[in-house]
Amino acid sequence: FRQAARSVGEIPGYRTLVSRSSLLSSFIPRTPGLSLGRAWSFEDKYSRYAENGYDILTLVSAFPCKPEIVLADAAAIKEVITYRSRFPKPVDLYVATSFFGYNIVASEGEEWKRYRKIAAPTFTERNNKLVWNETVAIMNDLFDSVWENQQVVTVDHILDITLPATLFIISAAGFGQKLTWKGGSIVPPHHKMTFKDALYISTTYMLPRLLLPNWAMKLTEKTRRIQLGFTELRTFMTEMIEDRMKSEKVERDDLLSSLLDASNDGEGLSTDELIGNIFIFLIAGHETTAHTLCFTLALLALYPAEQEKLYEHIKSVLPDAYAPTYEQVPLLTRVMAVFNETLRMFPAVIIIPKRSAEDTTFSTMNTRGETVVVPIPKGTDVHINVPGLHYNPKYWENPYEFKPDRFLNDDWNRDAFIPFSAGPRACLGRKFAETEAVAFLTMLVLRYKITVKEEPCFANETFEKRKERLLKVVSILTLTPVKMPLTFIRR
Ligand code: HEM
Repeated sequence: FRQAARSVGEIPGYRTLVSRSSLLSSFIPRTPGLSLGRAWSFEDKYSRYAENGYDILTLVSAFPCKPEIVLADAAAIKEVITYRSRFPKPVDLYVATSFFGYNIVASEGEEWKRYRKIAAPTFTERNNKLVWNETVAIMNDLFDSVWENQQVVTVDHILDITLPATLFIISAAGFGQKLTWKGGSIVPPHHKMTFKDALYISTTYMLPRLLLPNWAMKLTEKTRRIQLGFTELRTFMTEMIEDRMKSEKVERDDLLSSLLDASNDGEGLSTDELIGNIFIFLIAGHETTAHTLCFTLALLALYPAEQEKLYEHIKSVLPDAYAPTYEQVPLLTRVMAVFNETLRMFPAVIIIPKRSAEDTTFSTMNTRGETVVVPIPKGTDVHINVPGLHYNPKYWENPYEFKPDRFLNDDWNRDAFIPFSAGPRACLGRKFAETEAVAFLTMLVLRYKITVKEEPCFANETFEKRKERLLKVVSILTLTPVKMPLTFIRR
């Protein structure tokens, strides 16, 4: 253990019995000296760095005994993110995501290059426009058929709206399958469930499906239905691919069609690889966006003055407010600023793991202004601590304050904002997510005033307590809101 700490220069940080990367740590709540728990980097944000006086800290654990590095230093992070071959992705941590087939997220080296070359061009301007149009349609369908244009609508957990909404969006813009809030209940011939249910089950129960062995999936009614959902989704995807391959070529802008086209030109992807990659778009793009939208709405409810500024801004830039178009996105600067500020404060992915492929060093400055050199032995896991960076006061003034205005000027530090990672392995769906978020928020804020649900049991709650309650998180696959009860009042 001491040797492990010495190998990374005795730089201070976290010391625990159980490593954060071991499966065991997922089940042990945060206990000093024993385990960090799952959301430690979000819980601590920059505080440990401030206490220790370094922007690079170490994690040393006894089981397994290995040192790790956690970075909140923008220059060191830029180096790690830019030089992919020096700091590759530890793909062993992602094997579970290959459940549906080999894919871009779980690969490295030549295999990743091949996937990226085929997948990157599928995120086109035309696809973004489709994302916009589908989001507008899905929001109108929500207002008309679910909320029935009522004056007051209360939702006990706003995730119950954002999760289906983002699922419908990825279904339409990803697979070309349009879903509506109330429709989609007919099971097609030769299937045992609807596409909507298969999609819902596969995205909701991803974690138990990955953790439980096949025999355990057969034990209860519920796990059998989960397994069926995954099998059905695979069958639906295979059918979609076969249909498109057989039928006459039609101009389509969804990701699956572009992936098929790109795959047909040159070095193609096998059906398994096609399914693996389209499934990973679904997983990577659905929950991350849904959770970020929850945090955005909760912050707007907690900060009514910011919400009013946003409402006035949207009204002022959209002459025909009720039918915003994709071409108007560049005008909606404050909507984007609110979304960015939410991503800074509540990044969906809190740790981006990398591994050093060589013996190297990082230089950083401690609080006394001295340069400190941190040795990094080959094979050490080097993690990018996203909340650590996003709350680092060297880059963000009053980082704990919700201030969307900081993203309206052009002077914010791009290297200190990495919710979508950056460099060669940056998120492929960034524009997709930004487009859907701007459309979702614009539509909602224009029609409804967002407030926190008033409940008698919380009548005497202080603002700080209310904020703490509403913004409570757990870390599952991504940073997840626990319960956000909101009331929407028609404007
Ligand atoms: C707010 C929403 C989103 C956030 C915060 C986000 C964040 C990220 C981050 C941090 C990574 C790097 C992960 C790593 O290196 O381990 C990533 C990768 C990726 N994301 Fe996103 N993402 C979002 C939405 C989307 C959407 C909508 C899609 C697709 C429709 C998508 C597709 C991908 C893909 C394919 C990669 C892998 C890129 C590669 O390894 O080359 N993401 N995302």
